[in-house]
Amino acid sequence: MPNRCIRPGDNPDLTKERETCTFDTDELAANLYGSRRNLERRREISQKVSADPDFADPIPHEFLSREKAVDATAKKSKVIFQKWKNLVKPEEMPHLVNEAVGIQGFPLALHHAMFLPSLNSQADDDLAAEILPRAKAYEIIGTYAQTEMGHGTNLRELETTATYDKTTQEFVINTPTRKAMKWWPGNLGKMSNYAVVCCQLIIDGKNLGPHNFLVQLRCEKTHEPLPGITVGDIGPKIAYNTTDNGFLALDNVRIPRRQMLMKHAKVSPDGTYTPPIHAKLNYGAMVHVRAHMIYSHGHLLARAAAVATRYSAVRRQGRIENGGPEVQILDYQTQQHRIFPQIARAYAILFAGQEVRDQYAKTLEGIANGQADLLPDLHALTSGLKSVVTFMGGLGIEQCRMSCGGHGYSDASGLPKLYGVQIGGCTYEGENMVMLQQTARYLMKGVKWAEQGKSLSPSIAYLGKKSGKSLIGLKGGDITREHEAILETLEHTARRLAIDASQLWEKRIKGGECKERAWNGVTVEMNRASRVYTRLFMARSFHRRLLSSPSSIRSVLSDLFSLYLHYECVDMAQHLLEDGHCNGGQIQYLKKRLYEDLTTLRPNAVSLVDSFEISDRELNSVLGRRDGNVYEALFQWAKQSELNYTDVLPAVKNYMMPMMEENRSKL
Ligand SMILES: CCCCCCCC/C=C\CCCCCCCCCCCCCCCC(=O)SCCNC(=O)CCNC(=O)[C@H](O)C(C)(C)COP(=O)(O)OP(=O)(O)OC[C@H]1O[C@@H](n2cnc3c(N)ncnc32)[C@H](O)[C@@H]1OP(=O)(O)O
Ligand SMILES: Cc1cc2nc3c(=O)[nH]c(=O)nc-3n(C[C@H](O)[C@H](O)[C@H](O)COP(=O)(O)OP(=O)(O)OC[C@H]3O[C@@H](n4cnc5c(N)ncnc54)[C@H](O)[C@@H]3O)c2cc1C
Repeated sequence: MPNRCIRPGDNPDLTKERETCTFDTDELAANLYGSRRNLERRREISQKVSADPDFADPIPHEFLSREKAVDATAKKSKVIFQKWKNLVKPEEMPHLVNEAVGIQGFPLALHHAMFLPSLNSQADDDLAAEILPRAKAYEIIGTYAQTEMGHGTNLRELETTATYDKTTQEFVINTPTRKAMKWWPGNLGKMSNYAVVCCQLIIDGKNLGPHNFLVQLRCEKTHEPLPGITVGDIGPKIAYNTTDNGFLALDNVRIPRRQMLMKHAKVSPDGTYTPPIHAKLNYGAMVHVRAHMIYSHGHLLARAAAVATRYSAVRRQGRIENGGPEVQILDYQTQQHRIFPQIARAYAILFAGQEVRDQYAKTLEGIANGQADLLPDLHALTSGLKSVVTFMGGLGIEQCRMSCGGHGYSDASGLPKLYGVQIGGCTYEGENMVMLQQTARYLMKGVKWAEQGKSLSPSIAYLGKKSGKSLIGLKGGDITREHEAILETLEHTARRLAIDASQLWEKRIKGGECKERAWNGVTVEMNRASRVYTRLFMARSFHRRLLSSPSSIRSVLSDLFSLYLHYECVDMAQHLLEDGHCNGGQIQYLKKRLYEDLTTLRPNAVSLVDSFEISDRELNSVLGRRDGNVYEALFQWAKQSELNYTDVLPAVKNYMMPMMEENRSKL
């Protein structure tokens, strides 16, 4: 079957891998990206970016100081948002950005990810008409400033205030304490001249909770901070170092009333407050990012899996049989067990990410028509997915990194940077432990609705079903029936964990604790239930994709799905066994099937990651390059280290040489 990646001059081990492919890699890639046309556009953009001298990197970013890297990123961003702006559709923009500037952020990241979405969904018509065209034309750059030094999770306790002054019809925005400074917002430090700032709304001394306000931070001509505004960069981080995450203090800064984002909640000139149709519509920008980050985090894991798989196919180390040749490290079962589940999980996350983006679009449509009834389901799902996917992705990337041995520790592999970017997602958009509890709240309601026989939305419909006996291992050789048996077992487990958590909670309440304290006593179990609910959704979403896939890729997707299910079940064996739904023999059966899956997938491993269709430039990894010629490339990469600009470093000349000389003269 065709693997379209084969080219003359490639590493022969990689070519051999590609020759054993049993499916058409382009078919799978087209399915992943939605259509042949989308795949072609993806390639076109990659090629054009590579050919554009404005995007050329004289030195890899890894060797640049932070300031120089920020400079290079800003320069490229200007090219994207001026020269390229009309050459790509909005949905192609993330790919263009990833190709051209990479994954560590750029000056307009928050402008796109949060500033525009908050204005779009929360500004009233007047404000939107005034500001949106300017923001969309990049006449101004904005960000989303919510988190403070002292509070990120608990939004109700944010300290920044917006106090309404009826006499002037203005809000007075103020940072009352040091820890009330906004701290962390991306692109706040140096790039943005506007921000949507989240403040406690105060009218006539009454606190009406967090609301969003448009605030100008810097002069549009000089870019100097405006009077009353203290703003800057918070310093280097694990990753995202081309992003200027910032701090901001506002000293009684006055803004006109109409700069409150008033599509949903409103304040009239006389100070009358009208609440929104759903209390949390002000949190919409967060839901937007959570709904989109699932897919982008799936892509990060896909990259790591591509690097580890390709490198493991070209790296030879050790022998499996005495006297045999040195083997490709991909032939070790432990290596396969480390890497192949990451390939399967990356596909699973990408599929789930696409489904949740569609669900988000439907929910937005409803809200635009005055209906917020889809929001609770979306909020529960995005909170769960955000948490599970970022954690799973972080672990997966780290497995991929370690599977590359010493070279995985080098920035040349691209893996440390991927890990740093991915792991940030566990914290931003709501710390994972906290967001899982949001999902659990919804599950607890679902358990009650199911008891009362009420109708349940699709993502929690399983709560209303009855469990039978687990049929894992009892369905003969029919793979379709085996998939169904496993999905039913996962449904049972998700249901059982939610009901158990609900009962534990009730028991503590009956024992005399208030609801909230009782909740804190069962949150580990609550979060467990949320994770399994989410993992069930991911498995179902993968299954839906398998069932709707064309016959040309059905077989390889089915193999991948089998591995996915077997791996997830073995990973969650404790939950399957705990109530006796499965027995030890069934877990042994799942493990046996998993080891068989590793062997089945082995010939297609390289081709499966080729179908992620990530260009060399985007992958930015010496180890993961498509042609597999890693050793020469490693040397060429290392030669660019600034420590190699001279043979004798000043540090050696000034300190080490005199020290050695002094020590020698003492003898
Ligand atoms: C860099 C690449 C991008 C490329 C872009 C290129 C061009 C772009 C083109 C398109 C762009 C598409 C976007 C791409 C994005 C992907 C990549 C992202 C890049 C990185 C960006 C990084 C951004 C990071 C930003 C931030 O971190 S912003 C700050 C986030 N902060 C938080 O998340 C705080 C978490 N805390 C909370 O949310 C709340 O405090 C809480 C925990 C929910 C509790 O709130 P509260 O106390 O008020 O409520 P509760 O009492 O707990 O609940 C009451 C009921 O309300 C329900 N609820 C709560 N929240 C919501 C909600 N959001 N929606 C709906 N309902 C909600 C809750 O369930 C309760 O319901 P009940 O029925 O049980 O009562
Ligand atoms: C890379 C990055 C980019 C960011 N970008 C932005 C941005 O653009 N705009 C913005 O406004 N913010 C941004 N943030 C801030 C981010 O949203 C917050 O850091 C995040 O919401 C967590 O809040 P916190 O830092 O206050 O953590 P804390 O809430 O202090 O969490 C610390 C610990 O306490 C635990 N904890 C807290 N509350 C509970 C609870 N109720 N139950 C159980 N455990 C709890 C947490 O789980 C965690 O382990 C960014 C952060 C990062 C790392």
